[in-house]
Amino acid sequence: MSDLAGVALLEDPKQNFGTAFTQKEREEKGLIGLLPPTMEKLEDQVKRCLFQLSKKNNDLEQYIYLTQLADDNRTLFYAVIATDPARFLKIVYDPTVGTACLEFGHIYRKPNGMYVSYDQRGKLKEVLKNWPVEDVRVICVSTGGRILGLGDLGANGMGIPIGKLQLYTACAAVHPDVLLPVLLDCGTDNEKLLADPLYLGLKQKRPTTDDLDAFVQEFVDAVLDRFPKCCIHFEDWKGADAIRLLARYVNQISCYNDDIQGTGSVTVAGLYNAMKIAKSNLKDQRVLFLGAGSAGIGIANMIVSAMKLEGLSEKEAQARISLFDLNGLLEPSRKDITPEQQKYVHDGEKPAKDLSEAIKALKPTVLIGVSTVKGTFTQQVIETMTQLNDRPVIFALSNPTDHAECTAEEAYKFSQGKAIYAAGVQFDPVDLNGKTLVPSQANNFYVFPAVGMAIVATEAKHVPDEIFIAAARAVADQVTEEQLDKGMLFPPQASVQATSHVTAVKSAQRIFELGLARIPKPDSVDKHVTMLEYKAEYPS
Ligand SMILES: NC(=O)C1=CN([C@@H]2O[C@H](COP(=O)(O)OP(=O)(O)OC[C@H]3O[C@@H](n4cnc5c(N)ncnc54)[C@H](O)[C@@H]3O)[C@@H](O)[C@H]2O)C=CC1
Ligand SMILES: CC(=O)C(=O)O
Ligand SMILES: [Mg+2]
Repeated sequence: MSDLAGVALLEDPKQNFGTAFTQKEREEKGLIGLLPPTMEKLEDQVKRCLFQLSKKNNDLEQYIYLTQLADDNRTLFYAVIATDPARFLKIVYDPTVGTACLEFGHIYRKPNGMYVSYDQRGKLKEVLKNWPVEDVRVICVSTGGRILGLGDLGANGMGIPIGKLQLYTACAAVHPDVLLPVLLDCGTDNEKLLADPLYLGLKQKRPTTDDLDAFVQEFVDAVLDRFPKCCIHFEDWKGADAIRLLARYVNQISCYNDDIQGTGSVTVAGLYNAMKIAKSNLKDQRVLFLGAGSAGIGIANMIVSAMKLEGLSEKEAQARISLFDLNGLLEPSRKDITPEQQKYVHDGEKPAKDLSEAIKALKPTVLIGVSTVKGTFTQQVIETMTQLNDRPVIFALSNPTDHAECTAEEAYKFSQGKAIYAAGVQFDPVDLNGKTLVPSQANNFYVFPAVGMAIVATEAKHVPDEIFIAAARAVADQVTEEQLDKGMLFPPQASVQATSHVTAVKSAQRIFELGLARIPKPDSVDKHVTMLEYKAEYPS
């Protein structure tokens, strides 16, 4: 039982049970008179929270309420989310977390993690000592450099590490004590935020790439010093920083980048099932991306890995993928191609500035939007894909909702219901010609919480793409024939906890197979993961 007593106990979100403290606990812990006399169960408290949530006028208000609840009583917070994951994922996470990040300095209540800022460089080991937990196993860290499709939000980006790690627990039951959200505050180039008197981050422009990299190196060293078993999960960095730093660290330390590897994994999972619906094979697809940043490159690389498993050589797989960005098709005459993009630039390709023209020339079967820009999959783009394919695969993955390249309604309407469609957010079903079409949500939340659990359960020393391929397969294989018949590419969100458990076990098994675990393999990986799972319950 807790060492805390009285008001201090009620103010500790990990140990506060509020009205659920028993008479005995109230007497022993000096709580008599500090609580109303009625003693409740967790279920009663959940009912009250759901009632209070029903009175909130909009999703941001619900987000603020739930944030406050997590600060008051952590068990109750996770118990409320567990009542209806499909309803609450979109509140604590994408898309509402996007609105929360835009408003972060205005709605801020408590830090809920660490703010490691550029002006503390040279002292980061000291700074990390201030975190009260000794054995942190995953840090989710962002610079706020590219928050969803909202651009540079600086320290306002802290909503993302907080929300991502809440999903580790809500989806994959990773114990919240071992998770630490970090905002690596290197300033911001967002003038609106710099001028906002309520902005909470460093009020300065971002450093040069070399200075950023030196700061990141100091951060990595400090993390390893303070938390030797910790995995660093990079999230929502500026695309070029994300790609460069993952390449530097992926084989060096325990780390992964969710926008690159997690997004690659969930997209491959969606494609595996799209192939079942289209009655085709991944290795036979031609894939065109709109957007060639961290998500585009991450997905392209993961598709190459998946195509290789179906028998193609690396070169053959790369030849099936093309990228189109702000400056048009990535082709040989372009002078701004980065090394990571180069393998998707093919001899003989001609410049193209118009996406529909590029589609006519390249004849893709799969079109993936990771451009951050709403409306870029125009009627003409969707119609061209539909003229070329019986079942065009169209994934509009940019977040939040009003950044999706096209809505579900547009995809179905302009393809006469033929598109196999997924978006980064959950769009509502669409009625078309007497049929109800159910769009899928291709969002990395199907993968990163489960991989996070696998990392914690195995103490993985590295987190290479092979683990994310195993996770993709695990997610895809959990969609039943019946669900595929309805057009569902992913398992239902209502059962995200069960899905994440299976995905975590398969990912952990792969970590053991690859020899990347820092613990001996248990007799049953499933039981080992189950034993680690956090339960949103009060101790009996
Ligand atoms: N559904 C999911 O699970 C995920 C979705 N995403 C989304 O993907 C988007 C991109 O993320 P990153 O690749 O990390 O960003 P990034 O900034 O690294 O890349 C953006 C790319 O889009 C291109 N672009 C920008 N405007 C364009 C336009 N008008 N037309 C064509 N291309 C354009 C840029 O040239 C760049 O290549 C974001 O909106 C993010 O929310 C990212 C990760 C996961
Ligand atoms: C979902 C996600 O990670 C993103 O949009 O950046
Ligand atoms: Mg992200």
